[in-house]
Amino acid sequence: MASIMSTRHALRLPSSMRMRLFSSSSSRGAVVEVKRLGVVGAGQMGLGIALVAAQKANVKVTLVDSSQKSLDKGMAFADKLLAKDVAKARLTQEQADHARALLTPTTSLDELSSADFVIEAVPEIPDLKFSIFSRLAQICPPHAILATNTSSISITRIAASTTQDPTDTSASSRVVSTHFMNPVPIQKGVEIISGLQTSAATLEAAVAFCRRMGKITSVSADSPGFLANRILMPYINEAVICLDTGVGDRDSIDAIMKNGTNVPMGPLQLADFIGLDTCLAIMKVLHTETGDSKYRPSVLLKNMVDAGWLGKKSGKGFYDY
Ligand SMILES: NC(=O)c1ccc[n+]([C@@H]2O[C@H](COP(=O)([O-])OP(=O)(O)OC[C@H]3O[C@@H](n4cnc5c(N)ncnc54)[C@H](O)[C@@H]3O)[C@@H](O)[C@H]2O)c1
Repeated sequence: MASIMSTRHALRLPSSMRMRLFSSSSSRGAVVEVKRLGVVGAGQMGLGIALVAAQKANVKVTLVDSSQKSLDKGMAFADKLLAKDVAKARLTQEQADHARALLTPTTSLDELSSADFVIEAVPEIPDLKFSIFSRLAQICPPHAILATNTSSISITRIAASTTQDPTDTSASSRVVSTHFMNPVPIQKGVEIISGLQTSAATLEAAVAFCRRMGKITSVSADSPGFLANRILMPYINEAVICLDTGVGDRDSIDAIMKNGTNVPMGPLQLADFIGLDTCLAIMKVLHTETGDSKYRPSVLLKNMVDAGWLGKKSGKGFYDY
């Protein structure tokens, strides 16, 4: 289990040194052996995380969602992805059946009482995440690592929500971020972020488990947007401002960035794919937390979210689906 000593040790170091220390792969303390994974939220990220964990890390996965409809949709999507892998000879039917059998969907968070590692992937709403982590701290075993897939919310704040007593770090030292990239079965990168309370052993366990899932880990600091979204979201937001102010039309914006920077899709298509509500939520966090006007969300982005045009998941965004 995470030790308070290791948390304090990490805290005394300047952040640049902490990053270097945490980037090393030396072993410090026992790393939690993950036999049972819990995933909270069966949307596009949670489902992908659950499926890759079953396939690559060969762990039992309890997939929790408050909506039975989302669970049914997620499991149907998992079946579709596995069938596609079998059709393309990336998996045998036996391997696909084995991975599918490792997934157990449920609407009850209490089913995570024997999870060794939990990854939360519910919508980017701070109070929702805080209430889930408060419950996870009560429900999960005292050794369980409690990870969030948040795109932008402070890991320190999420960790703080696990306790009423900030001096008791028994749960908060086990909170960390495993920020998977979308789509999880395809993108190799995962950003690992520690909060102020996160122990070195927790960080190490998170890195080890993500590697077991076949991912390549990067470590970043608990700063608004971390690394990936600090760089990506202002780029997407600027593309929406360019559209809104007539600097270019949708197809010109996407074509020049796609063909000029050798990325698989332009920023507007990528925004649709991520979800415009998620993009807006991240821009709001960057803007509020830094107080820097360069992060102001585009008016058009706000209007599209107000209209319910959230991108691919709602059937309409910058493109129609
Ligand atoms: N979409 C992306 O490209 C992307 C990339 C990286 C990180 N993220 C982050 O991952 C998280 C999830 O994003 P997503 O795109 O998968 O969202 P999503 O809307 O596709 O899925 C969220 C799921 O959470 C479920 N949910 C809501 N409240 C719940 C509760 N109380 N308990 C259990 N389940 C609940 C919903 O029913 C839904 O199925 C967010 O924090 C987001 O910022 C998203």
